[in-house]
Amino acid sequence: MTSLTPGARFRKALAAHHPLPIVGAINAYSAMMAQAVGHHALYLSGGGVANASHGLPDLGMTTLNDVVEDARRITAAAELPLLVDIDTGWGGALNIARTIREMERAGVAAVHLEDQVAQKRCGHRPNKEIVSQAEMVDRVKAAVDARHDADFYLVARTDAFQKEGLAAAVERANACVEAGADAIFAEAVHTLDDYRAFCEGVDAPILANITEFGATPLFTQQELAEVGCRMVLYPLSAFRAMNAAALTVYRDIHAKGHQRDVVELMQTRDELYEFLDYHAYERKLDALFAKESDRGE
Ligand SMILES: C[C@](O)(C(=O)O)[C@H](CC(=O)O)C(=O)O
Ligand SMILES: [Mg+2]
Repeated sequence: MTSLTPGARFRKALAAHHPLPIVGAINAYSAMMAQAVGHHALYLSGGGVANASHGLPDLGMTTLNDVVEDARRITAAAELPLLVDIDTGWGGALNIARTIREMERAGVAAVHLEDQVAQKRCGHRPNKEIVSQAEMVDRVKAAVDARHDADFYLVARTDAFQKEGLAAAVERANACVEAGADAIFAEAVHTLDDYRAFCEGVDAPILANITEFGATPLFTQQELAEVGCRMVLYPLSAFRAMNAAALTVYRDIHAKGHQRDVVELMQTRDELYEFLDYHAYERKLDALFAKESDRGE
């Protein structure tokens, strides 16, 4: 246990790792597995909340409540600092302020707030629309002003690269930093040189989103560190792998009438119990019952 606030724990992890890998945890149990294998920071994907918890596409259809509920489940199950995708903040300045307060209350360490229009898209899809730089700066100011814990970490995401190019995106990133953002999420850039330009042109840590099947090649942490990136995000990697495994299992059972050929794909009961610390709970239960029966005799 630690007395540091979630935001302070995020900052500590960032200071200790160059770059800091941040892995997506689609639910509480995934967060526990990521923590158990030694990761230092977790992520809750907005696309993931939409897809996994609601069966919806990543098109701005989920709400603050949807995301904060999933965030709370993760912060209750894992100690690691959690970065949460708050999309566009779900409204104007007052809504953004409420979003930040709710995230802090949920034990979240960090959020990223983006400059797409409310009817947003996945950052790696074509035809994204962004708000003006002035409007994005107002969003950032509203978020900065709302935080209670000065260590709560605010990442401003810009989707400007696709439509306006590198120079405009870097300029926008700098405006966000001036408005108080702690770091910049440079979304859907294409090359290591693009990342280098962000890192050299912006006086704040840069986050690289290394999501699969998108516009950004799967650069390694070493490659990204060499050009100056400070955080590397894997938003949906484990989720995509779980989905592929689950689909294979559903198909096999449907086709064959048994699951014998896919048991190898599965995590065993022992492994599950290990991550959950199941036996400690059972021992506690046994001890409680023992005491009760002692009293009864
Ligand atoms: C990071 C992201 O915002 C997310 O919601 O996880 C997505 C990821 C993805 O769709 O692959 C994004 O990059 O827009
Ligand atoms: Mg998202």
